[in-house]
Amino acid sequence: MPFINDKLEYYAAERRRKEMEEKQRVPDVTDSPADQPIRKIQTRFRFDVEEVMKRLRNRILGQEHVLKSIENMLKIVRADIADPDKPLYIGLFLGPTGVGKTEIVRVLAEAIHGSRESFCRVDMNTLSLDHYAAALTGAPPGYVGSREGSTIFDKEKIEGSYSRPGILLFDEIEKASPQVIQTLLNVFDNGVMTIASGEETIDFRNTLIFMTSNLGAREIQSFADNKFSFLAKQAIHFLNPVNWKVKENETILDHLIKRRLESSFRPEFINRIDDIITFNWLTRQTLFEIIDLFTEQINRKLRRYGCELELDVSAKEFLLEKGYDRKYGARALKRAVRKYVMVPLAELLMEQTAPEGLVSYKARGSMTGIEIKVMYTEIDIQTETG
Ligand SMILES: Nc1ncnc2c1ncn2[C@@H]1O[C@H](COP(=O)(O)OP(=O)(O)OP(=O)(O)O)[C@@H](O)[C@H]1O
Repeated sequence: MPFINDKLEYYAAERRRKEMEEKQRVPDVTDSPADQPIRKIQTRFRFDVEEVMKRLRNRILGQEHVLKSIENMLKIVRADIADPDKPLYIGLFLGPTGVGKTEIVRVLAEAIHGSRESFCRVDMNTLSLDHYAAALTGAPPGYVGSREGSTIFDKEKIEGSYSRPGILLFDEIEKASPQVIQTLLNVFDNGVMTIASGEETIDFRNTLIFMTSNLGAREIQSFADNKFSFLAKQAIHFLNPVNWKVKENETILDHLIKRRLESSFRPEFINRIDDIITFNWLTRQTLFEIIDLFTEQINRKLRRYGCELELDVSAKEFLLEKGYDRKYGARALKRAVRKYVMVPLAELLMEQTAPEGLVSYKARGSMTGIEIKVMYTEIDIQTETG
């Protein structure tokens, strides 16, 4: 039956041809996504950008533009497409004291590693002299008075793990000596640092590096204190054609801070920074909301003893009255909370013997201070640790 055999052969050849064609087919760029098989791309990182941002947005107030930059950075890191030969990120936080520059790093460490302390912090104030550069890289062998190969860097916290980035914070970067800055430049360029003993290296290629500085804070302050005379001076400056370099989308303040940076750091240092972000001052409204964060912090401790603290609006207004100082941001407010709430609360806690149930401390403000009243209820509350 040659006819049937021919047909079968023809069909088999046709099937093979179609299979081959299917294999060789270059995906048609016009195919709708619905026609393509769906797969979620997995990178090595195991943190959820949305979750991290939720926590940051709950805990850092009045700095939305900073959070937006952090979100963008986290997306790039999470997608694992950053330059593999450099640190994952290098950011410089500028602005006045007590506005959240360090707090943002603490909350980030908590969101990524589960602890507010899971980052390496280096206070540049302690490295202001050139010979202290040895504290970074470790003293070379035979160096008198120093422990060989011992560095102030915490390798574990800097390197992080395969699925989580390490975090490093340099505080008051403007105080670092030129030699220390040179050491950092090498780290920014190569992503690794060899300890002077030559036996160990620290890898920064899986690290988020943050630097803080108060540079320009005084200028911002005088800008706000004395807008008109400041603007007049700036106007005189800009009227001089030599100074007509400011870009269209650059505000006078940005320009001013940039100039301040340029007078303190070499251009090659500034050029290696991914983000330079100026933090806002905290407004009265933001500080009012931060009081709730402080209260929640106290409550996390109190709940362990079956107690809780509640501040009414009058107490918050009193705290704001005592603790609003733009120059010191939330630091002045924190001091007011300590003095007017935590001290009397601690005294009450020490004095009281409480019956079973929830002990609720209600704080009310007056012209002269805050009065804390104790209320008991029968309801037992869930106690938390931490
Ligand atoms: N924007 C903010 N949102 C919520 N809390 C804040 C904010 N800014 C400051 N705080 C609170 O104030 C405290 C001090 O802030 P932080 O340590 O971030 O200061 P800083 O900006 O780093 O200042 P400094 O330059 O003096 O170190 C923090 O522990 C935090 O509780």
